[in-house]
Amino acid sequence: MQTPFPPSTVLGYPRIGPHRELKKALESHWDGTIGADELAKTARELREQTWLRLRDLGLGAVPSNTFSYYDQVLDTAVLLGAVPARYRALPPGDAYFAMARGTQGVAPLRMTKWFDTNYHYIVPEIDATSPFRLDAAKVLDEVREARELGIETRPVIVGPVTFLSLAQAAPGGPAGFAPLDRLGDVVAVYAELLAALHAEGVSWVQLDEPILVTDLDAAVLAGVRAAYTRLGDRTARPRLLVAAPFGELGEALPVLASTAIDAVGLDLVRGRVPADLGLLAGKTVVAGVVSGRDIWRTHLGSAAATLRAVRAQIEHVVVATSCSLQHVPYDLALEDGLDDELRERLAFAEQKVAEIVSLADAPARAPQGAPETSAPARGVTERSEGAPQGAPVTADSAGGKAVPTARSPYAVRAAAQAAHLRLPALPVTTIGSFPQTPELRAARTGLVGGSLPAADYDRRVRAEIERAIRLQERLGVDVLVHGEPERNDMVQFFAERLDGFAVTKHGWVQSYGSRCTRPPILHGEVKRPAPMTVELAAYAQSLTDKPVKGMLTGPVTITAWSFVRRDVPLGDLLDQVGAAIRDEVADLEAAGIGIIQVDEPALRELLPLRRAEQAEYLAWAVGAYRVATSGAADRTQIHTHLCYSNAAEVLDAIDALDADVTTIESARSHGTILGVSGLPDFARGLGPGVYDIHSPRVPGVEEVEKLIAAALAVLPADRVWVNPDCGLKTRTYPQVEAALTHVVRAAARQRLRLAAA
Ligand code: MET
Ligand SMILES: [Zn+2]
Repeated sequence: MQTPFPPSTVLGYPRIGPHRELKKALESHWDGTIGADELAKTARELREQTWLRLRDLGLGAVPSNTFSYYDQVLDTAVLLGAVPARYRALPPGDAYFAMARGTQGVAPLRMTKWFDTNYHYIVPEIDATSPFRLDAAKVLDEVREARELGIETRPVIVGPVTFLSLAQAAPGGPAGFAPLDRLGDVVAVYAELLAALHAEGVSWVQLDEPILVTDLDAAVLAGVRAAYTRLGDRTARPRLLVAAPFGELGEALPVLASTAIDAVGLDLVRGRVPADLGLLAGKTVVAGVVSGRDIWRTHLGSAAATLRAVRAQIEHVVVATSCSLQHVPYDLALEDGLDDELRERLAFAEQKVAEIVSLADAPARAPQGAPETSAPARGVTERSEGAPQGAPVTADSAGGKAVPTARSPYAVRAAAQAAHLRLPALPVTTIGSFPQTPELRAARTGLVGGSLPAADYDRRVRAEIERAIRLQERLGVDVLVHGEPERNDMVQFFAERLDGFAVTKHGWVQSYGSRCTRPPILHGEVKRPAPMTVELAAYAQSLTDKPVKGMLTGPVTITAWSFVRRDVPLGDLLDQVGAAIRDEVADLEAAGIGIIQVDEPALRELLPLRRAEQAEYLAWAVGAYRVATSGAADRTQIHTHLCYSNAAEVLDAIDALDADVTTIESARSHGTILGVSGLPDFARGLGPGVYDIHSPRVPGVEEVEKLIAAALAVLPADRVWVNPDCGLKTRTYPQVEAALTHVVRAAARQRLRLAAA
């Protein structure tokens, strides 16, 4: 069967629902309010809506299996029968959610971020021997559902190399085993899947292989060749599209070209038109010229030029998104609060589909003699018509003048801070947020909806701050926090107060499972019109004699968790945000705040996928952090906080931030960070977390003591801080009170031991 690929497609689509219908149904199902049937009904409606909408917008090829109850990597594990034994005793639906979220009796699988996005996937666990077994029910059901609507679809599935590359070896397996060792076994199941899809009359299938845009060694490339040779050589199969979003294929392009697959999906927003594109002659190229990663309107002229450059070498070219649209919100039309000038520059998922359709129609009516331009350079200019033009902003123009980014040597600062702060050994602190109670959320909803006057809301927030301060005093915490009750979100809070950002009302993007965020839009020059956190920080400090940390989000994290303009280099954006935070640091200091924490949990997330590009990014990131913090006086203690593990990969950069104290996730990952070589050389204060705040579990005193002792075993005692892994906002007050009681007691015992030694 030689069905040509239709002229336009998207690689994937959001699935949480334009009004987060899936989120609401999932959470109602989990808390027992609705049964599995009702959840399935909502899910089916969402799928049908998506297919019909894509067809009505005129899209040529409609994808299926882009829906997920939780995560597409988890779905792939189920498809392959890669369900670890400890979940298999549960009924299938329960096993799925148990792997995703855990149950009372069994912990969930790990979760981590999908390439350089803010989407989290569930990490499959693969052992050396368990058989894989095809379970194609979900994929086939979606094909049939769409067919009932008269729509033939292209199932989208995570490819075998990416699936195994992202998996982790099951604990307790043979030394040296890596999931990729099982590529042959897994490919056999994909071959069966192709046969099943063929039998179902499916004409195209899409395998997503973003791992191909990362640096791969020769052995992995050989695996890619073997896998796709084997799948490509099958006769009874649908035609095969291998999609490689998020970067350039590089050395993987000739490998794919050498196989019998039918189509390759290229990310031509992140990457250039490959110099060796001609190797793909004879195959279809699915040209990703519309970004699936941002909310900017596509510059149709540049996209058309890129398409012409591809068409010059390839006969069959399909207009497509660079990656799945799951990373952007549904529909700009839902936003009524954006100013018109900004709105003109934006495109959400629906608008991007329309762009693709119009680009695919364009060749027929392309103006004769349109200039042939080569694809634009990368990095600085990801093509976006919406992005504003203007002179690039440098650190200099952002701050008005060049800012010094070095403080006095650490020893000088440490002495000044010790004299000023007079903290005990092993100081106990928390990461910033205290529980966001239902009452607090209700009050915020009331404020936004207009039913709660601002003055009442402010009173509510101040009462909450006082509650947190009194609790910390009573428990004996050494460095207090105000608890962040006024913050809906650690990035949106600042975006709402900085010029150059816009926030949306419905711009939800799935972060993981039922969790969504509304990334702010950084569209203009970033300026801080007024202090953002000073009033409440000063209020909190006025309630106590103990030091209260000022709490800020750092420039890298604010930028990483926003949709950012593409017309200026990332380094300049980071510096602009850094300059705004620098002003806030100065105002906090002036208000008498002696310790200021600037959080950077996203430091690793933006790390480029190719090693060659990582050093430049890290220099930008560290530079911006130092713009933000280096104006502080010697005696002001600067803290930073990182979580989401993988910190070891950027340990040198964390060191280069030059913060006086770094708190870091450790309890959740069983202290792995303490074993990282290089950690003992970390020359300043360090607080490896001793309380896993992602679990409702309250750790015992001895357990916490052991974790402190483990830190003391590798770090000098005068550098060790005692703190949870992350903020406490998802916990309840009873849990927090019990856990912090144990943390304080454990620190006290370890102090006695130190004093006696
Ligand atoms: C994801 S890091 C969170 C840091 C923030 N200060 C909090 O405590 O919630
Ligand atoms: Zn954190």
